[in-house]
Amino acid sequence: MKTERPVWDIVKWLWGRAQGNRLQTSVNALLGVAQVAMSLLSVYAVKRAIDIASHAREGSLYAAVLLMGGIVLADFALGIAGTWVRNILGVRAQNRMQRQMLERVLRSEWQGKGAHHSGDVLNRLEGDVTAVVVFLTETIPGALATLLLFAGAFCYLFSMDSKLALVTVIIVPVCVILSRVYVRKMRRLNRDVRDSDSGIQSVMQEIVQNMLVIKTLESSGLMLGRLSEAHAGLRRNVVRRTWFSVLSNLTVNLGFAVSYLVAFGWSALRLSTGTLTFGGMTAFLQLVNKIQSPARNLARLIPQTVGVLTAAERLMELEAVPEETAGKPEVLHAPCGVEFEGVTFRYEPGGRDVFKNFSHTFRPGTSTAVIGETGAGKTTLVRLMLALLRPTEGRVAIGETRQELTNLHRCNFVYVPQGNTLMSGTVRENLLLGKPDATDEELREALRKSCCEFVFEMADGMGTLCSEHGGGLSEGQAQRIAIARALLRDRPIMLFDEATSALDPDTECRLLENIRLMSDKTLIFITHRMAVCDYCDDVLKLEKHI
Ligand SMILES: Nc1ncnc2c1ncn2[C@@H]1O[C@H](COP(=O)(O)OP(=O)(O)OP(=O)(O)O)[C@@H](O)[C@H]1O
Repeated sequence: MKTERPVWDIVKWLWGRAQGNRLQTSVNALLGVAQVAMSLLSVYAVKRAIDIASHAREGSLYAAVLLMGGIVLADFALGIAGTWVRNILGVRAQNRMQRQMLERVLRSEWQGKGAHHSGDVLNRLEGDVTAVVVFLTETIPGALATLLLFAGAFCYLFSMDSKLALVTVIIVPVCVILSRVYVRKMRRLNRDVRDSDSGIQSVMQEIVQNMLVIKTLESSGLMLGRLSEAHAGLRRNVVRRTWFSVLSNLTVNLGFAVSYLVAFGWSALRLSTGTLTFGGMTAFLQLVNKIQSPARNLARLIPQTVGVLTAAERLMELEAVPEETAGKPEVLHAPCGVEFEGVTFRYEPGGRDVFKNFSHTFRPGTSTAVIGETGAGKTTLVRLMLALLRPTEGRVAIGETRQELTNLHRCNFVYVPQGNTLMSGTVRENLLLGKPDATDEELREALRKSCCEFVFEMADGMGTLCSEHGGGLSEGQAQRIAIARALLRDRPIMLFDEATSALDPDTECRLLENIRLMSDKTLIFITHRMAVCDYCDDVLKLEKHI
């Protein structure tokens, strides 16, 4: 079971987030205060109009009615302004926070198998961000206005009958004491509901992303079964939370009913002893209502607040992943080598050593084929070079001065990973990811070097649209466009991880020849293909450590 963070830590975090949303929070608070003022003003305006009509005071009845009309219009205007603020400023605040959170996720250190599921991350970036933004920008300012109304009505009643006023709010301290127990239990129930919701999104995302595999394995039923299990989990958690919520609402409502009955009995007693008029009793009961309705609204805030504690806690967990070193990327000039000096690496403490006192120099301007049986550590080697992982012992150095390699040196690498890495959009848009200001001539040159002449034969050329993961292109075509994108990036060290695996031998040879012509680049090919080894200056064979 996850340990809960102290509420105070979460409140501090929320306070930090509130700073970025000050504009919307203040405008909402001002609108709320104006609405409270308008509602009190309307009471005054109605009383004044009745007094004038019944000749209890002097004045123009037309002017009094006009004032009432003005207040109604102002109330409408405030309502419309509130809707605008909620929608326009609200969407801005939400976009800003979502972007900040996503930026933070992108700055996080690579987590490997310990990472949150991508469906869970998306669920947090959508649901939890919305909950936090709505709470900070709408619920809190709304609560301030409610509190104001509550305080105003209480003071009014207190000035008329202090004992009755106190009896009316006797439920408040009881609520505060009970709320501690409530908050603890509700936080746990809320957490379960939100986590099962994330679980559902993770299963659905995996199904949608792997539709082809699921169809071919004929495992739709199995995957839908997993979804049903996740749904059943959510349903169970929602039922438990609803029971608890119904019971606690019942307790609070009972409390309010009892305190209303006490107020009624008290004023009836005073009426019978002649210390209160019939009109006075009516006024008392109206005021009690005026105190109780904002108090009820404030009580309703508690579950919302608990919900936001859960949402904030889940976002804090995303931020708890350590950040990569921030700073200016350290650009080095070609040719540039990489040196492994006595590197030992294991993924988990006490786990198997993937590398044990490993030393090797990838000399500047040379090409190396890295081979080795499956599981020997080829991809791990790439991750160490890209500073996604840090050696457990030893160091990886880069460049002439042999500086210790950090994520700030990542800008010196071009990495072509395994598999299809194209994004939805046109071929041109995909290529421009490698060099956003590339001219059409540069794009064509990169396509030629990576044997992508087929693009020029397509009806729309570089404007050809492909869907997610380069859908609409063959695997080999997508691989070559990914290489063209890497060539455009033009960095001193190029890492190709099985990047030519889907090419026929002729195309592979032509492409390797073209890449080899870039003489100042340090080329590293992770491969299982002997053809690639023949093109390289060095071959590094990795051995598996048992
Ligand atoms: N994120 C991870 N967490 C824990 N262990 C991992 C992780 N990634 C890989 N490993 C382990 O590290 C070892 C080396 O894996 P790696 O992916 O580097 O091998 P590889 O040589 O690239 O294999 P292949 O040729 O099959 O791609 C394997 O035993 C693997 O199980």
